[in-house]
Amino acid sequence: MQNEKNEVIVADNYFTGSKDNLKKWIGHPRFELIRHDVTEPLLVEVDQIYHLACPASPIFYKYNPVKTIKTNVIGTLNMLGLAKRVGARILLTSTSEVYGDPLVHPQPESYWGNVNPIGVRSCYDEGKRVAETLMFDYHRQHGIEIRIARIFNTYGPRMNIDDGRVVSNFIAQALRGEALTVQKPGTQTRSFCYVSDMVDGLMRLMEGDQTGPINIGNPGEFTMVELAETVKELIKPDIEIKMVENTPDDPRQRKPDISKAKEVLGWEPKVKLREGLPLMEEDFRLRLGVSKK
Ligand SMILES: O=C(O)[C@H]1O[C@H](OP(=O)(O)OP(=O)(O)OC[C@H]2O[C@@H](n3ccc(=O)[nH]c3=O)[C@H](O)[C@@H]2O)[C@H](O)[C@@H](O)[C@@H]1O
Repeated sequence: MQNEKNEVIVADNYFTGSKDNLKKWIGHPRFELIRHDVTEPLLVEVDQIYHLACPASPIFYKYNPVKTIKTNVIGTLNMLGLAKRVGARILLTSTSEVYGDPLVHPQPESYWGNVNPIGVRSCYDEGKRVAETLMFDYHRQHGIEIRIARIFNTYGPRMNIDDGRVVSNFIAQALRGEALTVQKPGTQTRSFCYVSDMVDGLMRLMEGDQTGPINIGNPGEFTMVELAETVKELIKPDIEIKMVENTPDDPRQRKPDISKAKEVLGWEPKVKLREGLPLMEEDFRLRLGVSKK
């Protein structure tokens, strides 16, 4: 936005987002912020829609599953209706969760997944799956220009400190001097993508000519015990690591196959976990008021 002549309208219901993250832009002549819930129709004139709405932390979506599935179904229908009315291109941020507890590893886009349709995570994973279906139905039936990104676990500065996802939990716990809570068995894996890499991938997808779905994530794969050990070593070597109970349907492994993103978007992540964690630590220190000794 800084270098181009684009105007940006952000619509947020603040269910999980915060105005603080937009402070820098509020008052800018080409920026507009609207308090709006996408489960209601939105009447604006735009050329591109980044449909990012939905609680993404398991803690938040399990807290309000009905709101979550409404956002994925009604919210996506509303955004597609908007795209159809004004002829805009629309990008959906889908998720690695569409692969469920994957039986194929790493996961290519061609894998259809192993998902529980009636579990506690279903509002999110089945919700995003139906959102993908709606995107393709509008594309085939109405010729809407669609883009679908499947995002793999993303982290970075300005995340909600109490978001509940693993990277923010471990960093906040280390800074507060609390034990790092590794959910059992601790051998489950995730692949963590730094936020600036993610934004670069999403913008390339929007500007390119591929509908997707395309995996956008960092293939560097870690067990949760390895992640805890890394945070401990980088932030507080004397902190305790505590094993705690897990929640149902936690995927045992997850790693993106990013061959398609490399080939069609010319994209691959640049920031390694050990480089990204300190950048997030710095931001969390400021917000928690914990200085580095
Ligand atoms: O980004 C993704 O690909 C998707 O994954 C997330 O789900 P999940 O990977 O389970 O996110 P976390 O809550 O961060 O959990 C990751 C792993 O860390 C573990 N964990 C979590 C929190 C904690 O304090 N300790 C801990 O060991 C969990 O058991 C899980 O195995 C969310 O569903 C979505 O944000 C997202 O679409």
